[in-house]
Amino acid sequence: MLHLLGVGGANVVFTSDDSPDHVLRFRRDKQIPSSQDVYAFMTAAVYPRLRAAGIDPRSLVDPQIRLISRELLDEAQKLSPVPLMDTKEALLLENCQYYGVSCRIKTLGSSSVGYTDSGIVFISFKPKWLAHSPNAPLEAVHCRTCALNRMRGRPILYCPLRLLSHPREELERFLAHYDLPEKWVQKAAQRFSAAMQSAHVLDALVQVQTDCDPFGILDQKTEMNEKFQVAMATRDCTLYGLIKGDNCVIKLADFDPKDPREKAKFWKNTENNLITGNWYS
Ligand SMILES: O=P(O)(O)O[C@@H]1[C@@H](OP(=O)(O)O)[C@H](OP(=O)(O)O)[C@H](O)[C@H](OP(=O)(O)O)[C@H]1OP(=O)(O)O
Ligand SMILES: Nc1ncnc2c1ncn2[C@@H]1O[C@H](COP(=O)(O)OP(=O)(O)OP(=O)(O)O)[C@@H](O)[C@H]1O
Repeated sequence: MLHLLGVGGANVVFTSDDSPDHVLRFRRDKQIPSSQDVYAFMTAAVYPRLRAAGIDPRSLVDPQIRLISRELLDEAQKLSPVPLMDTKEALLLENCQYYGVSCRIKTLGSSSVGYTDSGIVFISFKPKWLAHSPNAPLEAVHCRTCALNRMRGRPILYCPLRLLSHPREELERFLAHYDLPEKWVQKAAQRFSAAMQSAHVLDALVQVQTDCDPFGILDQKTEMNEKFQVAMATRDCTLYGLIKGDNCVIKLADFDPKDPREKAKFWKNTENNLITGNWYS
């Protein structure tokens, strides 16, 4: 039996009684690329670059293509609030979330933090742009993510650049926005930052982001090729952490390719608006 876990802009995600350690991720209707394309992009374009940049491969969520029957698709469709792609394939991923019976979860924007009475802490957030935008003014004070949040009038829960330079302090600042008991904030920030650092998660992400997009969306030299798609995917992936006692398991997930033909105009407009509106200053 399936249970609805989450609905995103491009995917609908379920857990199944048969395999609680995994999630099944279906594409929403009218989504191109397919699950098979997403799988190929993750495993052939993104993962090799992150591994070459030194990431611990155990921190990358393990994807598999799962053939699905018409009955399973119908079951998923009945539970889904939005239409699903008519397909014979879905992505099977490790389940990175913890939903214990007494788990309290608070979501702010695209970040969530949960905890149980026994002190298990679950964190999910997007590391976003870990280096300055190559098109930002030289004297930029704010990073791309903070500048965008300022422009949109959204709260700044964490700064990706500070996450890279001062991970424990920035995670403490981030966790303070949630209803986590005070005594667990420091412990969770310490465990999570240690796990991120020992697996070289942020170092590898920032290296791939800068190697794959050295000039920025506004530069004539920038080509809308696979490398650029990898840069944009690694700027929008999700980092999950599950802290139990001294142990912290971290997983990076959600490396969907974005279609530059569809998104280039939006990315260019965003960058121009950030610059002309002085949001970097
Ligand atoms: O533009 P950004 O940086 O806000 O990122 C978008 C995300 O917003 P957020 O992480 O909440 O700030 C946005 O996330 P939400 O839908 O807001 O959860 C999407 O991930 C979007 O990608 P796509 O259009 O679905 O391929 C993301 O668009 P891309 O810019 O990564 O293409
Ligand atoms: N591997 C996973 N383990 C646990 N939960 C997951 C996993 N993948 C996705 N989810 C849950 O499902 C939700 C939607 O999935 P996902 O982020 O993959 O969709 P999306 O369409 O890529 O979203 P976005 O709008 O950010 O692009 C997530 O917010 C998360 O709650």
